[in-house]
Amino acid sequence: MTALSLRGMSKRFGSLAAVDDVSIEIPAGCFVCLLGPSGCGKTTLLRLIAGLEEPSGGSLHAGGREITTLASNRRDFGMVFQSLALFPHLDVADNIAYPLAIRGHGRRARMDRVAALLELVQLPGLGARRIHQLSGGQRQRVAIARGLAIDPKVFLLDEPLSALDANLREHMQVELRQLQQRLGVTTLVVTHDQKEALTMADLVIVMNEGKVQQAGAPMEIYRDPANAFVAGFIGQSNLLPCTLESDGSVDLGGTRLALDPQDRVKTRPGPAMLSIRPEDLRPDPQGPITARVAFIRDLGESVQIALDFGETRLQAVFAPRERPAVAIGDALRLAPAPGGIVVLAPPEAPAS
Ligand SMILES: Nc1ncnc2c1ncn2[C@@H]1O[C@H](COP(=O)(O)OP(=O)(O)OP(=O)(O)O)[C@@H](O)[C@H]1O
Repeated sequence: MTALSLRGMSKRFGSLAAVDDVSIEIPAGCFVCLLGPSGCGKTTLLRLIAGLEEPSGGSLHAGGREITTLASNRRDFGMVFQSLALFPHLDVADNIAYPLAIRGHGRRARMDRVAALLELVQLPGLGARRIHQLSGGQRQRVAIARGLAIDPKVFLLDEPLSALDANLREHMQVELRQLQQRLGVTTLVVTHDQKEALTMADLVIVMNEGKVQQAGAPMEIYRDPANAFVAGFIGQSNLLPCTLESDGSVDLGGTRLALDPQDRVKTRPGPAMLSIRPEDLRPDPQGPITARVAFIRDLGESVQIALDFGETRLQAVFAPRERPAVAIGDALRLAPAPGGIVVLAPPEAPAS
């Protein structure tokens, strides 16, 4: 079942298309991450869904009903803002109960719901605290509880974890994901952190310059990027200009690579971009790629080796067991793992 359906949605600010003709279907119960660099239109898209921005074009449907012009407070969507927007003059319980109070729920019903929500976000007994008496992670939980207070059909969160330090952030990613799975609520989270998106989401929507570049399951996006932007933005990737020959091989500035049947070719013969992940470069004495070791980073659980290959810097990563016996300045021969190569159309030249 589709929870949300966006059809050709756009939002212009003057001459800027912040969201440009976005069409997506979001299945019910799905955890979606809107991912992209700063300014790509993630927040604007979330605000369009929330009804906090008026679209310049397109339509929005929820549960089969058109809601393009429905007022924000009548959409039954929960929202957590980047700033959290908690009220310092109210205690935790009244913060969480606020959406219920403005909808006219009685005090008894509000307090019962608050007690259940405090249990849900693992803050039992903290209802009487003021916001300034809470840690960063606890504030985050209060904001999440408030967003869930009305039992929303759709839960929208804008960079909810961005203010937290790395450890707490990872902990809260897992907690938020588990909470969402338990409730089964359709959830959209804006993030610019690709690791966060890959960890939490069922569906990742990668945006750039107001447009959806690719929408898919995290591993599909990682393994099978639709274009050079997605390959470069998601995870680490070696992106090398190349020529796709009509016989199906690839010329890398004089180095010829035969492709494996599992490799993916997404463009026509001619100038192209080859993408290969660092973990898909294997040491191989017969390998077609010869590169010079420029830097070695021993991280314990893995070894990262940067190599100079013509004008390009390649990144390779090996398990300690597979570490090639090389030192800086040595030549190392490498072969791509079967299925590790994606040949993509070259990035478009920027419009002048
Ligand atoms: N109210 C507004 N008036 C004019 N321009 C705006 C407005 N809101 C957003 N923009 C512009 O629209 C573009 C998209 O902004 P948006 O906040 O959606 O990006 P974002 O991907 O969420 O970025 P970030 O990760 O930095 O929050 C940006 O160029 C921004 O400057």
